[in-house]
Amino acid sequence: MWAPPLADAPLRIRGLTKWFGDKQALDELSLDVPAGSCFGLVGPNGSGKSTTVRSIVGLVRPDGGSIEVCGHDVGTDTQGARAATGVVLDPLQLFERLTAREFVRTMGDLRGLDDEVSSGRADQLFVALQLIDDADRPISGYSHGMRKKTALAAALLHRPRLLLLDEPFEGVDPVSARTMRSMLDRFRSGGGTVVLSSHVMDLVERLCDHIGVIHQGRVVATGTTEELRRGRRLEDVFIDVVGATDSDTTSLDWLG
Ligand SMILES: Nc1ncnc2c1ncn2[C@@H]1O[C@H](COP(=O)(O)OP(=O)(O)OP(=O)(O)O)[C@@H](O)[C@H]1O
Repeated sequence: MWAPPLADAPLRIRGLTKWFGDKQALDELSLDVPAGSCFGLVGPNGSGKSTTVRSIVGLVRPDGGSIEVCGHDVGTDTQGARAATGVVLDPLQLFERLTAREFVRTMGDLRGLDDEVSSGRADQLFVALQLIDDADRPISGYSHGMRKKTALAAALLHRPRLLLLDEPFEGVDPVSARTMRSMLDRFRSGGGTVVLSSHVMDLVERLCDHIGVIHQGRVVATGTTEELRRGRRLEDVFIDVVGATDSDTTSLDWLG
């Protein structure tokens, strides 16, 4: 689907194509994410969401197309694009033997942050995320939600302009989820943009002001949440857009 260029899009994707062997994961995918938005990326299993996110952060090398992050081409100005981006992947990629404090500071080092700035911000993030009491224990002993919070702290430390979150609230308790939402609001009020991929339609509907629906490696619908919903539930819009029908489960009568 052709997407008109936006004047100030912190994320601009054009004609992104990716094959894994004979499986096409992305099929000329184009997308513009408006500045300051919370953009929900939704789509059925295997539709290409993770491949898109991984292409944006340089973990997947696309076969064609282009990605610009805050004006930096991911293919030719990888460092510039990386500096502007923070990411929480699913599954998470953490160093299990490090403590959260060591991990987040290591990420700060890799981002070229001054030690003092890095440790001051890390402490503030740990306090806000209610992780401070466990920040000196190895990550290998953390619960899933604690790992998510550690990954979020590492993603925010260098104050990126674009934050990519794959299933950010999965496994996170309601109190921490509320804190995370208020952190995202604060991040956006400072000019940051969030792209959030999730299967939880109620959450996307509540948090995101813009949505892109990916199906079979293409963006099949995009717009503001209100434009797409037009008074309906996002879940119903999603099912319509991807043309899903309920699977026949009658052959599973042995389950009953
Ligand atoms: N490393 C890989 N090797 C082979 N095929 C892959 C690889 N990564 C993704 N794919 C395939 O590419 C397609 C898109 O996968 P992707 O993980 O991007 O989907 P997704 O929308 O994130 O799915 P989900 O919602 O289930 O996480 C799928 O058919 C998947 O099997």
